[in-house]
Amino acid sequence: MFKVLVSDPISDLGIQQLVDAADVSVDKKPGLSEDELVAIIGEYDALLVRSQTRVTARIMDAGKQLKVVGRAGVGVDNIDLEAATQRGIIVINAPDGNTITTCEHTFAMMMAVARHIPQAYLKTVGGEWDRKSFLGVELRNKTLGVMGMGRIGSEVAKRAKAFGMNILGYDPFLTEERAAEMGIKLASVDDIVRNADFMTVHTPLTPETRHMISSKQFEVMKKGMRIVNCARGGIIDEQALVEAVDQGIVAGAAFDVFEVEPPAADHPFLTHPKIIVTPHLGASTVEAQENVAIDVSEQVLHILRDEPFINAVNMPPIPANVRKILQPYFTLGEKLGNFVSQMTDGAVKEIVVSYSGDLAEVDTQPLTRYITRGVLAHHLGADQVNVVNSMHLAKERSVNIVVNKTHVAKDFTNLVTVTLRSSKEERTVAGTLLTGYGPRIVQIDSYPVDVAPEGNLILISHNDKPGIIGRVGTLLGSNDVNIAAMQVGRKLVGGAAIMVLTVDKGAAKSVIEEVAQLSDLNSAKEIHLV
Ligand SMILES: NC(=O)C1=CN([C@@H]2O[C@H](COP(=O)(O)OP(=O)(O)OC[C@H]3O[C@@H](n4cnc5c(N)ncnc54)[C@H](O)[C@@H]3O)[C@@H](O)[C@H]2O)C=CC1
Ligand SMILES: O=C(O)CCC(=O)C(=O)O
Repeated sequence: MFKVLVSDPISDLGIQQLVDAADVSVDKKPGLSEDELVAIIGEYDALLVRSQTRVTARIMDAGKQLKVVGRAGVGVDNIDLEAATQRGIIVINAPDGNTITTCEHTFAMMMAVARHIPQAYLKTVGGEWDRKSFLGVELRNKTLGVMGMGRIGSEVAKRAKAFGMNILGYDPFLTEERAAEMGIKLASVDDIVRNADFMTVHTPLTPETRHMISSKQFEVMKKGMRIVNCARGGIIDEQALVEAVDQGIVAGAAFDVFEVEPPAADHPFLTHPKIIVTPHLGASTVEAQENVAIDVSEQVLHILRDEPFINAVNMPPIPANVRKILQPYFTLGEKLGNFVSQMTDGAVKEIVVSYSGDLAEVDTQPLTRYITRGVLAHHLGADQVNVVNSMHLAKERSVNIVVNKTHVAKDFTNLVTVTLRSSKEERTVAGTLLTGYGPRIVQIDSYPVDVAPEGNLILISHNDKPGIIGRVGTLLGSNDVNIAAMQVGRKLVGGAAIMVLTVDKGAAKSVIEEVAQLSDLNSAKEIHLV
């Protein structure tokens, strides 16, 4: 039974599929402190959060069973991604579910700041009928600058056109062509700052976007600009903004987000007559909360059940067409990595992976992650390495990963070859998927073989001499080790050869040592593949 902890208020309807799952039990405990979470997280396989819970390295350290942190929303700045990746914890988000809702909130804020709605409301309910103080401006024919033309920024631009606005868009990934298709103008930050009447930011908060609008930009800003931030506190320098409003550079600002949330009681935004605020409500609609909770619950279920998943933040996404080609090779790749790792003596220095055949056509990085996982799991423990942290752990240990590709796979449609270079030796294993047989190891070092990569195997290197197979069989039999299958590979009659035995149960270490002592045997190793 998988245990899921929901530590923020998340839509009940959205997490219903987790509650209904027979193999999952869900505990809802919103509002726990870091200490309280540390005390209980050890028993959970998954943690579901919105934006209140700060998922720290300390919490993840205590989460010995934690496989996944699901964020019901877009921004994952409340989760220590580096710590999650190091610990192999998958972090997923729900990037699409609240796009429209946040875009609509941006418009609510833009119109509220253009027409002084909150200020006028306060006076009216306070008994004052003030029709002179709140002269607003139209959106029509105004220039809107959109910083960050991703999901939300693009939707904002689309709707702004319906208001008759001219749109300047800036995004490192926005091309002239795409901008033209969207009916907007590609601009720089400087263009927007100098020319826009309204500006709205829709980027993540990164070292690059932190204070991307600060004193330097306010100095050259078009006078009378109105600014909206429904993305992340800190993209616009709060202190510099207050000064710009006071100097009359900025006519008004609408902020849904703060550098520190909740803001301190004496935060200047809270009392400024020209700055309106909401308490991070961008995603707070019934629809968005259901959408993000449904999306994230579905992915958490997939991860817990070891099924394919999407939206992992600390792992590059695999496009569906690539996944379709690669997925059948994931198990093979991991087993090849694990097999060669068990074969090889010495400290691993380099993993060389060669993809031949059709596999060479696609981005094979996800498969390389599985192979690396297989290699490292032998040394670091299967529970310590997964496809999220395998490359990271290899890098941390200065293990070089080299990938080669060739379209020719000789006798196979596809061939995956993994070579390990260690401080002592270089060993190779290659495998493929055989129709009707599944994953097969077809080469060990330079010997052709045909071995199913599963269970208990004994890998023997010997001289090709009569009687050797019998001697090995007799010795194993007398120690109650039953041979289920056997493969012999040699290049020259009477030359060096290898033998791969599949045995029903693992042999004692002493038995393997005895086998290795037989005459004409060079080495014997037990390999265990799960
Ligand atoms: N207020 C709220 O409740 C909500 C806030 N958000 C926040 O809104 C922001 C945008 O969300 P989405 O549109 O879904 O994300 P997205 O990932 O689709 O778009 C972000 C865009 O910002 C661009 N970008 C990155 N660095 C940039 C830079 N230096 N200059 C200009 N553009 C840059 C990226 O290329 C990307 O296109 C995020 O910070 C997210 O956390 C999202 C939902 C709700
Ligand atoms: O969960 C929330 O309400 C915050 C939404 C948000 O900021 C996001 O999805 O990035």
